[in-house]
Amino acid sequence: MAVYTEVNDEDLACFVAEYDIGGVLACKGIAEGVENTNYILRTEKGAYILTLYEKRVRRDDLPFFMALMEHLSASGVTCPTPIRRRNGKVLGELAGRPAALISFLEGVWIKKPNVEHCGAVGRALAAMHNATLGFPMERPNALSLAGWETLYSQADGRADSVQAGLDAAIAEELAFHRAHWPQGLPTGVIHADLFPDNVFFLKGRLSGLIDFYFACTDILAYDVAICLNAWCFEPDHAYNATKGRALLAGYRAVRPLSDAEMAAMPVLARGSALRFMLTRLVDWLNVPPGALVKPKDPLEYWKKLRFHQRVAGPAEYGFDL
Ligand SMILES: Nc1ncnc2c1ncn2[C@@H]1O[C@H](COP(=O)(O)OP(=O)(O)OP(=O)(O)O)[C@@H](O)[C@H]1O
Ligand SMILES: N[C@@H](CCO)C(=O)O
Repeated sequence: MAVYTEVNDEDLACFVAEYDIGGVLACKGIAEGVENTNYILRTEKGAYILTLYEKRVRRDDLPFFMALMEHLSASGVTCPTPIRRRNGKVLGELAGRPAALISFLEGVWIKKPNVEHCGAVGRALAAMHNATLGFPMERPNALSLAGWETLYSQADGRADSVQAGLDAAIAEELAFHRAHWPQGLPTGVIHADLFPDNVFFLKGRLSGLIDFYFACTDILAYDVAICLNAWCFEPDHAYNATKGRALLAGYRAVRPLSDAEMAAMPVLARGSALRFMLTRLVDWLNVPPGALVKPKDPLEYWKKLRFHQRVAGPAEYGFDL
């Protein structure tokens, strides 16, 4: 459970008084997520998500995330939108952390996505990319190539304690990406973490996207590769080509992918697998004492990476070329 920071009743009441949302009825920690502290807050006027931003979110980046959610909501993408305080601002401070209230989105995330879910997420991702074209702000991706090197150094030579030989294998993989990371592909604002737990469905239909706290400016097709990894592998780590085809077809029905973007998919998928393997590895090696959080398995992403290493071209993903 991701509750890194506890909030006492008095501080909460003061925080909520800054908004025009009535008094607090209930506030409960949310047993999901690994990045930030989240509570579901019920007040006399409705339900909200109260988020306290933890270590990996830089304070300077928060205005970007808030403005992005507002822009997407206004452009017809169903996603949470920040609630404004009486002073017109969206960010405050609670228990020593930057904190915000965002609107509550109905729906549940799907633990075992099927082919239809993959198609729906492809369409929603492309719609999000199209909607961000007019968004004026930029945020470089702190978790691209240079960021992977930093993460690797944070693992501090301890990757071998997770799997023998992993340290050297990661170093080789980083060298591969330094030499082969694609240049010149279309860029824009990407979600960068559109995993099943960040996509809600209601009555069988996709009802919204959440968790924009990794959103950044990067290669649009990289976001597709992130989804390919997150949605199209089975629990036994086998790639499911039918799901991959559905995800790609859904995406391309809304935003076409060029030949260059398609050709880059294996290296983008490989890079995406490395990125999530590394953040998981660092978390795995550094669980904060007393935190109610279950770290995610870095080796799941290492296995996906190994799959992409063997892929010669996009046809091997089962895509319709
Ligand atoms: N706007 C929202 N409406 C409804 N529920 C939400 C909303 N935002 C977050 N949640 C709930 O809180 C959980 C955690 O939120 P979120 O994914 O943003 O946290 P996180 O710590 O950033 O997680 P992650 O590990 O995915 O980065 C979600 O799975 C969902 O149950
Ligand atoms: N979606 C990420 C966690 C949040 O960054 C993962 O599964 O590793």
